Amino acid sequence: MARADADTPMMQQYHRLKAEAGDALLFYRMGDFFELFFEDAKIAASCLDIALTRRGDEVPMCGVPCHAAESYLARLIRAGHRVAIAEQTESPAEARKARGSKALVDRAIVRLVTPGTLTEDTLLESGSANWLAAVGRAGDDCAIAACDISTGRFELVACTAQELAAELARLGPAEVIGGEPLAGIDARWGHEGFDSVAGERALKRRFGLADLDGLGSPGHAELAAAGGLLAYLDATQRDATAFLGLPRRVQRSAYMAIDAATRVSLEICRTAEGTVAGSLLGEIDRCVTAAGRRLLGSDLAAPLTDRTAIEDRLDLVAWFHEEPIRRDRVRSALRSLPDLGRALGRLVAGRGGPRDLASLRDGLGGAAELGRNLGAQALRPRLLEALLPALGGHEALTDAFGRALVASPPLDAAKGGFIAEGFDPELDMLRNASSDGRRAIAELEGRYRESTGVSALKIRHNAVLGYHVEVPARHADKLLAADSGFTHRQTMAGAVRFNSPALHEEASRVLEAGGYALSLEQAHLQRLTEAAVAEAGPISATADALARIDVAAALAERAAEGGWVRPSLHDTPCLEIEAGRHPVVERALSRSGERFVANDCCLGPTDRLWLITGPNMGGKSTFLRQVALIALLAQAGSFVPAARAKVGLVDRLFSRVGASDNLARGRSTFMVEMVETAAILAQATERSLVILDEIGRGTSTYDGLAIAWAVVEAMHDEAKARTLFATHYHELTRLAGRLPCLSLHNVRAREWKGDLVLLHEVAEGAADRSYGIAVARLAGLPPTVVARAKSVLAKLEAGRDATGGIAAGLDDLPLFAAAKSPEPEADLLAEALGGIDPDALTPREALEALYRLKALAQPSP
Ligand SMILES: Nc1ncnc2c1ncn2[C@@H]1O[C@H](COP(=O)(O)OP(=O)(O)OP(=O)(O)O)[C@@H](O)[C@H]1O
Repeated sequence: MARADADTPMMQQYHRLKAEAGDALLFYRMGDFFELFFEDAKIAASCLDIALTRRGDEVPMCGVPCHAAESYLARLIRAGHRVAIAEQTESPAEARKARGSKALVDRAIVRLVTPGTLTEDTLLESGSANWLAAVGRAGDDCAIAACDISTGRFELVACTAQELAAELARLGPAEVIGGEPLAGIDARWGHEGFDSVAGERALKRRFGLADLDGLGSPGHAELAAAGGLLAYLDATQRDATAFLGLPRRVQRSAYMAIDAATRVSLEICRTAEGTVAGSLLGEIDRCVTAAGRRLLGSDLAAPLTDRTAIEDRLDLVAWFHEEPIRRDRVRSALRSLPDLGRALGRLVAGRGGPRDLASLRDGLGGAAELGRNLGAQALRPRLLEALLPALGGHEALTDAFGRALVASPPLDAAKGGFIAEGFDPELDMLRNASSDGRRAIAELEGRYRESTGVSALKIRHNAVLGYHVEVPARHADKLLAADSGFTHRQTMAGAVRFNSPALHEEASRVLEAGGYALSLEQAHLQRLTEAAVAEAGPISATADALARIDVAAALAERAAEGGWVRPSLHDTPCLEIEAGRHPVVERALSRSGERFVANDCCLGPTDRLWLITGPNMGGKSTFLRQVALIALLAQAGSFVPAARAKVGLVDRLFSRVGASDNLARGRSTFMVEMVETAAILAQATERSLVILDEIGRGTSTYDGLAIAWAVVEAMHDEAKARTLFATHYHELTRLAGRLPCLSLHNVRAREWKGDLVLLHEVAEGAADRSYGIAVARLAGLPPTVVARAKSVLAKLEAGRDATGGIAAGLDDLPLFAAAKSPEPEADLLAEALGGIDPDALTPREALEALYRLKALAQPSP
């Protein structure tokens, strides 16, 4: 800090505010700029690519203009920063009046902008929810309280510490906060308010409840999480109120459990690179509204497990599927509707404007009309019937907004002009007075031109002088004459400016009437906003209903486009798919004019583990993933890319890809793969679906084969989940003889005139060989290397045949269950004895050692 500057009142004020902002960057308002100092300035300058200057000699600083602050904020937030906004809370004139001529303007932090607490359209992605998640704990119980204040959604989820990561992965939050650190969870720890008593109090206060029975009596961990969340919202929003609907308690068993690794591996809502394009969501999304897109994302992230609820969704999709005209009409009606939820979020947070009110007017009006049209249709499915009431019921509000607002109001309320003519007679009068005044001023200009003979005379307006007469400098003399009736105000390079009593009078009329009109408009804005906020609950129900209809119609559209079918759902653990396809791979192939080969899958209680072999690039991974995605789509309530699909409801979905597939992304190691495989073995049930792709290949051949072998046995005998296991270890096919519910399958390939032809067909039986070298040749490995590899392979195969191969002896291995003898326990007594050096012991130590040894020798109870 510049020494001279260090103790100036301004710097003292800055440091006080910075201390309050903590690790958030402080935007310090100075006139028309937000300035940043010290480290904040360095971080912001490099992140925003703006000039870093110095205040005095030493203090680094940079600044952004206030009018463009949002776009800079967006970049800082996206880069993972939080920003505290310190505004001037009084004008310089007010400061001078209150505390003397040298008084410093008061400033206060009015908002902490963080990734999880955004409401502005420019800062949010329209098609994704923006969750803030708070992780709470009470003893061994954990919970997440999550909200999206841009639309008012609020959820409480109780879970164990082990389940936290998967639950967070479902939400994909923009920001995670917590009190005490929890291992394995990436969050910003150390926040206040994570305590169940405070949480209960905060919830009651926030929603005006006497007790929490109506919320389903949340547990201590949920209350602690909610307490932390509400405290954080207060701290970040300051005087504004974040939009929160009543919290919904999420029953985790109502959703298919999908852990974080599975989400990454199946690229459900984002690709591994983090983009929506190329993910399942990106591929199937045909929604026409942003709210629909957000809901489809959350549907795919959390497929249901309740058959009735899924069938309800499917009925609605089918209703739109069977009538393309009905579907088109609804979609084009939805397309023109504004984003109700987010407009409401801004209004509740006090950051709304006239355009948000117009969004409610148009959105609610459109919803009511859609409701009337849908209500007139025959044979309405149950889900639609349940949604219809939510579409209407806002007549009073839409009527009031319709009368009050002009057709397309400005974004910013500051200049007025958003209240319609005829809504308020007083406002109309003031506006007339103001426009009469402006007309009078225009007439005055004509008269002055005539009386002075200066045809270039103009009456202008600016912020400093207000209305004034301006003439070119060469004509100024006439107006400067003592009896001209004009008073000199300002001399410019080429012009001179004057005032006159008549102009002053008219200008005051304009200003006064304009000022009154503006404050009247502001009062109307406030009243209308309050009316909207009072209806926040029902309005967001309307927004949700519209989103659900959009999702169903969009899924019907996607199904019609791709010839998808309605899946039939069952409670038995089966999975029968006829001519299944992978929607993303199919799309990628069609772009290059290639055809996707559809494949069948048939898993059931007596044939529940498919071991799939075949050449590299043969389509094993694609097949595995398409089966998982079809189950996921079905339970999310969508039709599926197949000719027929019978899906036994899946409680948990696991997908793991062998280490080396992921190494390129720098994410996975063999160790991670093993930890994850262990997690599957511990959690999979008979109702789960497990996809294992080349597990065990990230280590030496022998170790890898041994691990893969043991994992297949464990899946078959212990977990008993429906499992697809792709592998290059052909030796594993020997398991078919001894594991009754395992069957062998392969992706077919042929060598034709020395070239490898990949057929991408899944057939019964094991692959005859690997074709690794043929694939290498296809990939363009130099012919000399290919030839050398062939001769090495011939030698290896000859050796293998002579010894019985690397799997020699495995046939004699006892079955998995029999092999499960516990590992011999380490001989603790011998170890302890070995650690004793008798010559180095004092008599007392020797006695103590003897007691220790005796205790070790006791058989454990
Ligand atoms: N059913 C299919 N129809 C047409 N092309 C397919 C099919 N399945 C896969 N492919 C094509 O083959 C490529 C490789 O598929 P995939 O990654 O599934 O093979 P793999 O057998 O898992 O290979 P590796 O063993 O090397 O991991 C895909 O990118 C796609 O272009």
